[in-house]
Amino acid sequence: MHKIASALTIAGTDPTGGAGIQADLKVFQEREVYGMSVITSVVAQNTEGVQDVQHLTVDFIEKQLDAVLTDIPPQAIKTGMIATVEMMELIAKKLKNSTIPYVIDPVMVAKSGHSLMDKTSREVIRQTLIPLATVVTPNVPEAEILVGFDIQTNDDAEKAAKLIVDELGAQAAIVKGGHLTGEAIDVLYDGNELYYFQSERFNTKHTHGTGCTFSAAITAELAKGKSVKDAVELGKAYITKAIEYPLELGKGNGPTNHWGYRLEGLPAQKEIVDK
Ligand SMILES: Nc1ncnc2c1ncn2[C@@H]1O[C@H](COP(=O)(O)OP(=O)(O)O)[C@@H](O)[C@H]1O
Ligand SMILES: Cc1ncc(COP(=O)(O)O)c(N)n1
Repeated sequence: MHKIASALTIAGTDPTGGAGIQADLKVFQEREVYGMSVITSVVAQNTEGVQDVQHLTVDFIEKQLDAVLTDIPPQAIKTGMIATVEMMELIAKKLKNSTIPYVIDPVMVAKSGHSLMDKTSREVIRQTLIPLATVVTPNVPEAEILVGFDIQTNDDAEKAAKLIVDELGAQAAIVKGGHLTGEAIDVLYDGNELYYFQSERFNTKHTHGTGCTFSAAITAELAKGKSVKDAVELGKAYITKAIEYPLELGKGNGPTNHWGYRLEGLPAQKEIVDK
């Protein structure tokens, strides 16, 4: 028998495998964490956009959650696409008294422009889920909605990360710079310190699912017991290589490359190889 950390993703699907549940499970597998999933919405989408969405009932989502939580309690949980207020309330109820590290990727709009969260939920997520988060990973448009001001500079991103922690009640927040220009800089505030995670910006259209992949990598490292700062450092390295070495797949915004980091390694790769 082998002991292994497990992680759970609660999110929507992508049948082409670049975003959502499918991307999360690929990351968990790559990072040597046992991956589990609860589906909130089934999404007909591909690299060209979202064609349609079917939400599962809250009752059925609860049954999936109970199936996992009563059998294989995960060492970390992430949520991605949670489209409705009722789904948020259910997840808040389930996680309210939990001590399991919890990563929120507050998915609101797909890169293709299709809304993945209804408008009321954008308000409600602030009150229901954000206060339960170990770390929240908004991109710039999502952070702007959460904090209510424009984000154009690193100073703005710092202010937003601080507000998400100090006023909205998350333990940590990282505002991602994928939607800004210049270097790809993400700003983390963990309640004590600000940290910058920086990489070259690659000129590529293969950015489908970057946010899902990044937050799943953070979740995997938290499941293995890393601190938020160390988990984000790993997550940033993983997503950077996944973007740097794109796969020739899809007619639109293609998926990232989950084997990208194998070409150059990650800070913690040695640990895996040594095991
Ligand atoms: N073109 C790029 N080159 C390098 N890193 C990028 C690029 N686009 C996004 N990133 C990084 O990918 C991660 C996900 O960011 P982002 O694309 O903003 O998320 P989302 O998918 O939620 O919009 C962040 O670490 C960001 O800095
Ligand atoms: C189920 C699901 N979750 C999240 C995203 C966001 O990913 P992106 O912003 O890269 O389109 C997506 N397209 N689909």
